[in-house]
Amino acid sequence: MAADHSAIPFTDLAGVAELVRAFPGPDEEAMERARARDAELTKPRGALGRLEELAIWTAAWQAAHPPRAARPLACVFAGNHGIAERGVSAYPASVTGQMVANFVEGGAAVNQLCRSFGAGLSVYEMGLDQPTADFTRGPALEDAEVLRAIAFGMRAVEPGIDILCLGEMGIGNTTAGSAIAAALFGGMGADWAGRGTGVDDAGLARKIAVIDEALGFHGPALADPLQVLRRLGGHELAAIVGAVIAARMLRVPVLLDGFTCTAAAAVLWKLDPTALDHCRIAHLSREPGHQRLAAAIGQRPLLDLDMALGEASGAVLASALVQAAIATHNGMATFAEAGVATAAD
Ligand SMILES: O=C(O)c1ccc[n+]([C@@H]2O[C@H](COP(=O)([O-])O)[C@@H](O)[C@H]2O)c1
Ligand SMILES: Cc1cc2nc[nH]c2cc1C
Repeated sequence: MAADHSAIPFTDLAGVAELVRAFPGPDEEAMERARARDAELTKPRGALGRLEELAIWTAAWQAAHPPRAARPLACVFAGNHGIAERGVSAYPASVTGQMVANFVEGGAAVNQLCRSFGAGLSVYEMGLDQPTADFTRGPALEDAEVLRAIAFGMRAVEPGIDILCLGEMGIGNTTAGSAIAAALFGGMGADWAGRGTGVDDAGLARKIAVIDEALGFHGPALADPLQVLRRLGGHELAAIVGAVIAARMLRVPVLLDGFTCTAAAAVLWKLDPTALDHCRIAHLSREPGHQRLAAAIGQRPLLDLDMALGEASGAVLASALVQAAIATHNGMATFAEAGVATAAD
């Protein structure tokens, strides 16, 4: 586990909201220097497409030029969900702990991707024997639990890393993610639920019913985004929120993994629509609600590979794109250096 390097600057959920509203913006000077260099590099204007934007974005949120990508870190938070008992997943809740063991042994997809792209991997098991409460009958988490999980996620962000890749593991958490998305952006279970780990039609119908039940039960309390996180979320989803917060404060750009991870982070967007400007959605999940969720927070995912795995796999893949963006930005010759003629205009 990462050292406790920082005091946690809140004591209640109102304090979390205050922290988010006081987030630092992008570093204008680093962003300008990156834009200026990008315009000088030996390529037709804009020819590196979204890689150019990624390099400029990285500089802006690292508050540094040249931007760096040598030290990506993936953090995977794992938690269990009471609603898993309602038949909303294709797998039993015991798989959460079994997959954590697989991450630790190095046998999961994310381990191979981290090895391929030189990313570190930290896996955090968040009280797997204490699942959240069934959110159709009460809040998933108590106040103290959600605060503890947010603080836990904040501490996971090691200062000095260049890119943070966030992911989760938690059987049942696409139902939680769909419920969060519906509470934040409107609609019902049928608008947001997908097959997750592969439920059949009956399982999908159960997911939709569970989400609709929860929306009815919690009602107007869901007007507060942090109550959405507490009432419908989970330990690992609150930790993701904490990690996004700490990354902003430590000036570390973030790659959000798929649907569930984006749903957790969207809580912050709902508090302040600039709160996720230091984050990019790494890939468009096969989960059908992800497209709608990405559009709701004004983002276009970097990759679209029909993946639906979670565990930060898409985020680590996208970290390779950031590395490519920064290698070209930092390493290419300018027109002047290479003696290449510039455009005629
Ligand atoms: O985030 C996604 O896009 C995503 C889509 C489908 C499945 N998952 C992963 O599968 C688990 C949740 O699926 P489920 O069916 O149990 O709700 C959890 O461990 C997630 O990491 C994740
Ligand atoms: C096997 C398995 C691996 C996962 N990795 C992330 N979520 C997962 C869910 C399942 C079921």
